Amino acid sequence: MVLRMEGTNNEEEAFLSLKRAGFEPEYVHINDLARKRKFIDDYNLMFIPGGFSAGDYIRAGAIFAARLRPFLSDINKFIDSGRFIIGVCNGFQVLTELGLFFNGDRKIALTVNESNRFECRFTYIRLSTKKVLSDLGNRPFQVPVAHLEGRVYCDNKTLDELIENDQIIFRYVDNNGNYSGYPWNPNGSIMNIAGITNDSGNVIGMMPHPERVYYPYQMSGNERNSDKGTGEIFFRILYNST
Ligand SMILES: NC(=O)CC[C@H](N)C(=O)O
Repeated sequence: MVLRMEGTNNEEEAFLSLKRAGFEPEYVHINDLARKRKFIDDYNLMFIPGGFSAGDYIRAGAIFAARLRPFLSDINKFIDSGRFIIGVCNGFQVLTELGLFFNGDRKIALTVNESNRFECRFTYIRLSTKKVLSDLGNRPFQVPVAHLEGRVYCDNKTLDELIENDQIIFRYVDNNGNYSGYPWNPNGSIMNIAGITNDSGNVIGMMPHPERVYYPYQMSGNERNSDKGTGEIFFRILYNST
């Protein structure tokens, strides 16, 4: 399912990417859940797309998360059964607000970019975990970001925990694959973190948007001549993991 509410704006790219990779996606509006027209348990994967849900009021993702909180036990059941929840950008913010990376504990924050600007451009990321999506290998992938509140922030104890449990899924790199500062790290995230998982690896949150680069012609520079877009590679590997 691709979960929507007022202000999500990346659902169509997400829907089409999932479909092209082999999934049979369906849109589910938060009101479908609230009015018991659709049920979380009926789906195999939950994708929370990017956007400006509830206009980013309070904090990006905070209101979407509050609307999801009544379904927390269904969501936890979903996670415990090993099914994937993917949150991209605003979706990552929602998962963070719900504390789903730490069994309900909100140990990290996604705060305003260090540049104090909305960063909307291409970045490069590299897989950092061995837990999940290992077929991506070690190379840098070009993928766009578009956010104001994408800077992963946490205390040292939490950072140690993330490292120890191998929960850092993606880190920003430069185009040669080296960890570098701004502008390669677009938001000033601690340790160049672009995405994290829960301990089991089936809750994935990431700021960059693979669904916006399914095809090479959606990429930038030489990458337009690639065989496949970052999105196709990402979503096919995700499909094979389910
Ligand atoms: N592309 C997005 O999902 C943007 C997320 C959020 N609205 C932000 O600016 O931080």
